Amino acid sequence: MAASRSTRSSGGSRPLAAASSNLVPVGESPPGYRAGFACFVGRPNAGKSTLTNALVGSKVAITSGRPQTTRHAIRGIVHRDDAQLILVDTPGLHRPRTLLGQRLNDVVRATLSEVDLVGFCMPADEPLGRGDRFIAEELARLPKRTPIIAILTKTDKVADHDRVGARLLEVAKLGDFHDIVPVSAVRSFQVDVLADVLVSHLPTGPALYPDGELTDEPEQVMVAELVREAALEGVRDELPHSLAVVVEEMIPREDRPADRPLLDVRVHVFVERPSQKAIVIGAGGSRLKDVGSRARSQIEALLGTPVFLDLHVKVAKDWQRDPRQLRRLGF
Ligand SMILES: Nc1nc2c(ncn2[C@@H]2O[C@H](COP(=O)(O)OP(=O)(O)OP(=O)(O)O)[C@@H](O)[C@H]2O)c(=O)[nH]1
Repeated sequence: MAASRSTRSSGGSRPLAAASSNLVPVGESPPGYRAGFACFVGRPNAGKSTLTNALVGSKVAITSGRPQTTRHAIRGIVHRDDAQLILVDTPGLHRPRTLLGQRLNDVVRATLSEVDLVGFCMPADEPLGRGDRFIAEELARLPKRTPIIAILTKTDKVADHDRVGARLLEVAKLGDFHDIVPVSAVRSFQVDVLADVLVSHLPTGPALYPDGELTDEPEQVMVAELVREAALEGVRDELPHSLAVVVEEMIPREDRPADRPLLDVRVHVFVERPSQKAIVIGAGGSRLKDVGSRARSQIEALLGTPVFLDLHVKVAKDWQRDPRQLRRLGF
């Protein structure tokens, strides 16, 4: 498993090179090598991002105690001697209530139709519900050749083994799964077993990414996600759905000595109502300052360069229901 992020230039507003330009020449991998794409689905908060991070061994997808925080298909790549497993993290698939909800579901369906296998995550500590059945119905419509692995997440939250067993039986009845694997990403319980199972369903073929590459997500998207994660910490329940973050530009500051570079990162945080703007900014700007400093240290860690983070909070009225605004915000 790769331990460190590959070195990247952080200059300019250019996103990372597209994955296809990094492809390893065909034929360099050992015989029997497997490589392919897997996608985790599951209702909000099922533990998909945490599991992605546990498998990849580095923080590539944001995680949050609040549902519906993963808006982009973030890839984490598991490098093994025998395989390369490329994980695509998606938003939660759920019954849509807004235009944004419909768009997010479309993103998930498009992803599902392209991957080599699907991992269906269900938390062990919560009963199966309508959300899970909705997803199971969606998965049943996939082409038959796409293997579906049921993953019972967060087993550490259930002390009683019999309850885990009962939940596994319930899961088995929910669909036609190739395997069912209980895991705890937090305790690293069975994460390797799950990796083996997922890899066993990948097609044989050469590596698709260079060794050490952990994600091909454009830097700007990851920066936006880090700001979003910081802005969501400790806020009221309705805010997560109303927050969108857009990185306007990332430009190296001119006239800096070579040994003291500074990257100017300009970010817009969009909310739906003036009252939400007040929440994000906080009394006298105190909250926004906190959000900025937390996000900045994460961004500096990600990019490996000092950053000046310029955060602006803007109201985009009812953006979740407005097709024009949705397009502008990248949905
Ligand atoms: N105890 C325990 N908590 C977990 C585990 N996996 C995830 N969690 C917690 O569950 C919450 C949700 O986890 P995420 O990984 O963000 O869930 P998600 O499915 O990606 O969520 P969305 O982005 O809303 O779709 C977070 O508070 C995690 O810390 C686990 O194995 N054990």
